[in-house]
Amino acid sequence: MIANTIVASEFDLISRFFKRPVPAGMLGGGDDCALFRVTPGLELATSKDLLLEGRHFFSNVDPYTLGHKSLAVNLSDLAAMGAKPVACLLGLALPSFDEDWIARFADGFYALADLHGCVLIGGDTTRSQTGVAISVTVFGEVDPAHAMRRNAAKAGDDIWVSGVLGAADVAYRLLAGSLTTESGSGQPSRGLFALSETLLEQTRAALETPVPRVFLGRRLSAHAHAAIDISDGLVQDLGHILHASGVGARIDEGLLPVHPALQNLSLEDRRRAVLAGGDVYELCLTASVDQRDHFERIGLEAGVPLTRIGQVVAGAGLEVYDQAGQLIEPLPKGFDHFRD
Ligand SMILES: Nc1ncnc2c1ncn2[C@@H]1O[C@H](COP(=O)(O)OP(=O)(O)OP(=O)(O)O)[C@@H](O)[C@H]1O
Ligand SMILES: Cc1ncc(C[n+]2csc(CCOP(=O)(O)O)c2C)c(N)n1
Ligand SMILES: [Mg+2]
Repeated sequence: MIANTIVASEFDLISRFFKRPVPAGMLGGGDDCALFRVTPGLELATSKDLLLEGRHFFSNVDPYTLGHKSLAVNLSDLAAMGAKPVACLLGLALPSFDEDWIARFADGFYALADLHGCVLIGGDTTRSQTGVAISVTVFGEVDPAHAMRRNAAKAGDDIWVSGVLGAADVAYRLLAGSLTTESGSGQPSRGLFALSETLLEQTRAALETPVPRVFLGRRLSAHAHAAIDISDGLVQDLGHILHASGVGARIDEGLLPVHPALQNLSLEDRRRAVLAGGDVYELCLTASVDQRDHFERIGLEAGVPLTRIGQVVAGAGLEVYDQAGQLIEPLPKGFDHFRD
């Protein structure tokens, strides 16, 4: 919860923190609508994600990282479509007004927006009766021939994942107190606290400042069939591709790129974090086998590991095999707002 500091008005707040100049040719905040042009021949890609205090972030989160993450999770949706960010809208509901908090939030938001040329062109600001609520809408441009739709996976495709998996879930569970390293490497109990602290240090950035794979998504869009960003966990999000495409898949647990900090966790904790952990914002893509060289080259150019984790198959459903070749059953479930 943020501290109460008196400022002049809602309009003062907006003009002080959210009215940085916009490029020529765009109309930013200050009128009834913002205006911007879309490149002829390209399609507008748009997406919205909400972030709520207590549900998406802890009340004491660093506001700079919250500003970053509010935009990052939305840019990640553009990345998963292969779209180039153009502009965004920011909806903010704040229970009270803390100038330092808002200034840091705005700095985190604008830093990532500037990095991706995603211009903040407007939004809405209200007082909240409960916690902080943030709603970001992004607009991007994409060549319709290359937009990576969820329904485009084909039997025989490779399944690829960017980056490494599992860290955000571990950080969240450590902060929430639902993961202790007692289930980990069997260190003497005196060392347990220090072990958790180290694990949190190693995994926290993945939770609080995820890197949207915008460049990677744009570069891979000419080579991939389907893509999704992993917000609710690999099994669940890959499941959306499979369902939409009318296909099945098999993946090998041993091929999954696991965040190195997770090596001392129990198999159960690691498996849950990697297969079902949410808040990941890496891309899961499918592409035909003849695209492997392109994926490897683009991964190197982007400086992001791209790992082949399995194959799309005819039929339905996802099968995951462990290192011994045994089917993992039941699979851990991903994040669901009305279940978790
Ligand atoms: N309230 C709503 N009204 C209309 N469409 C919605 C609504 N909520 C979600 N959708 C649509 O349903 C689809 C799935 O939404 P979902 O939020 O699960 O996807 P996502 O944003 O990719 O995932 P995540 O929110 O976990 O990042 C999206 O196309 C989204 O636009
Ligand atoms: C305080 C707190 N509680 C829970 C979580 C975990 N979490 C929240 S939403 C989500 C999936 C993506 O959300 P959405 O589907 O709304 O885009 C996950 C994994 C968190 N990060 N912080
Ligand atoms: Mg969403």
